[in-house]
Amino acid sequence: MAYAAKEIFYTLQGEGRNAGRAAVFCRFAGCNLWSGREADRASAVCSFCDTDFVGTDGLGGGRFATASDLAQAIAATWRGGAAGQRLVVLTGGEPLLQVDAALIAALHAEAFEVAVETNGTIPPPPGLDWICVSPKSGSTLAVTKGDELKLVFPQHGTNPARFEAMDFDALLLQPMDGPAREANTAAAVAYCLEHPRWRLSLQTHKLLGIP
Ligand SMILES: C[S@@+](CC[C@H](N)C(=O)[O-])C[C@H]1O[C@@H](n2cnc3c(N)ncnc32)[C@H](O)[C@@H]1O
Ligand SMILES: Nc1nc2[nH]cc(C(=O)O)c2c(=O)[nH]1
Ligand code: SF4
Ligand SMILES: [Mg+2]
Repeated sequence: MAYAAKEIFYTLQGEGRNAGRAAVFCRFAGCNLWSGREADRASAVCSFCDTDFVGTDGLGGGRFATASDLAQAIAATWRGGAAGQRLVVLTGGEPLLQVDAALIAALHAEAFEVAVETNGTIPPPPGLDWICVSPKSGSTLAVTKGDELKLVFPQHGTNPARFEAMDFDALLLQPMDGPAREANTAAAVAYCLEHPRWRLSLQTHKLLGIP
């Protein structure tokens, strides 16, 4: 199968339990919860997205005919040397519209640990090494287990408590970026203080000014 990537870049994972770790990010084009067009944002299921995932015109982006072609492009973007703990984060857009067993196998053959950032509406293929699910109000959650659940907070119509019985190793609140970022951060801090199963996830790459 062919793959469409908006961009492929090397940076530090900014969010979640792997924050601070060097990784190649592969941002797949397209999402099932928003078209990516500003004109559609207000009516989208997910309306707070901070990301441009339309097209294949970003740094390192393009169309890749085979899993091996994409894995090689990702490997060529890694700058941590041969001995490093290679990590790739598959994100988007919604990566699980495109990620399949062939791509995971090709990335493992290039010695990558394979992490995914998903909205949780599409069951993942087997073989992923790290699954981060970030549920969206108004969508149906299909993925109820994984390594971390990272809820953008607050979201109208979503009480974090509903995720506590699911099978995630870590529960994280990430303040919603946008015009109310400061108030959302204060609300997330207050929630974590009162509900210690939840930890704060800051978007540290934005604080640092790195991609
Ligand atoms: C752009 S999404 C791509 C992956 C996938 N579609 C998802 O939503 O999980 C990457 C991460 O950014 C988070 N995110 C998106 N917009 C955000 C915002 N305005 N503030 C905080 N986090 C945001 C998402 O919830 C997700 O955890
Ligand atoms: N540094 C950095 N860390 C990230 N973690 C998740 C991201 C995403 O957009 O999926 C992201 C991103 O865009 N940049
Ligand atoms: S599901 Fe993810 S990529 Fe899609 S619009 Fe929401 S935050 Fe953006
Ligand atoms: Mg991002």
